[in-house]
Amino acid sequence: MATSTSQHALSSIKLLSTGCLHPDKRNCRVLSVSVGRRCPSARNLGLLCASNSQSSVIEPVQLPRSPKSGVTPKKSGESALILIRHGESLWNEKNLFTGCVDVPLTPKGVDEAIDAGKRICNIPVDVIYTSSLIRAQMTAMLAMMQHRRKKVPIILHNESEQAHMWSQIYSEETKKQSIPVITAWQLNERMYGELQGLNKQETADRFGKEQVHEWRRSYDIPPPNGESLEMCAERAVAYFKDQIIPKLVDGKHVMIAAHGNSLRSIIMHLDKLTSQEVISLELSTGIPMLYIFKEGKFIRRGSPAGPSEAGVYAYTKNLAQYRQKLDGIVQ
Ligand SMILES: O=C(O)[C@H](O)COP(=O)(O)O
Repeated sequence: MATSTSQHALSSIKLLSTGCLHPDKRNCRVLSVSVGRRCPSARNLGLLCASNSQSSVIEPVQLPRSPKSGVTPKKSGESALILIRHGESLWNEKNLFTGCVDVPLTPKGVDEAIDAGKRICNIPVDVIYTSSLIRAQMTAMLAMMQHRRKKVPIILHNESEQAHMWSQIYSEETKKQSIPVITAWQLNERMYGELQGLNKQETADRFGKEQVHEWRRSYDIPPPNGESLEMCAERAVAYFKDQIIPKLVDGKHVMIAAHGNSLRSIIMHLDKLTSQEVISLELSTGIPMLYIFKEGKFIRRGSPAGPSEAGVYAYTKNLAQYRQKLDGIVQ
């Protein structure tokens, strides 16, 4: 029995709206698409100020060719890709450059991760990728605690043969109730070099606001002995293409819990942003973003508003049906 929300969702599928533009940001694409509803304030959801087309559908990605037959694998139906920047960390709170220093979340960051989980609790997740840093891993685990499917996220340990052997699960049924969590240093925050540990405001006072903004947001200018966004993209986007896209092609639904800049590099790739456009891309802590991967294309669907809203579920029949199934399973 379809619930009212998913009925709304299903009925709204035909009313697909394209990206709504925030009235006072004419040339900006909003990281959100509303379904015949008041467009959520763009300010809350992050903006891409881009002069190019407003379509939320981007060019198909190059599907990986299978090395053996050389044939491009069959395109799957449709997969969900959720990106979440970690919740506020202790050094975000202190306004310190963090980079690859491994600091935990603040209590507020824990709440943000839980809220993010509530916003994606009806969206399918088959596999989770996160970085090797605890703030991203905490965010992934806390978010999945809110998921209505109640599968158990389990970090896979492959750092050694023994770690792999000793963390085996010997029950197919238990495995079915688990979600693999893969940690990858390639998804770590950009390495901020000699800025790590420095206060951002004091650094701006010392080197000038423009210089610090250039280090923080430009594409190819690295901080002293650190990584530029371009260098971060070389590992993060390569990992996304090599390891994550094949999962999406196989129809797996993926969540990536990572960092401001490693995710900026991935979104730059997904949205084909120029090195100029990416300067204005800002990601808030703990705000989930949804893409739909379909027929080799990534379609940006913005930020799920929450379990009570049809929102993104209205954008694909599969998401609406998954939600109906959950409504049937979970009272
Ligand atoms: O590494 C850090 O300091 C933050 O996580 C991101 O910093 P930024 O917003 O200055 O890139």
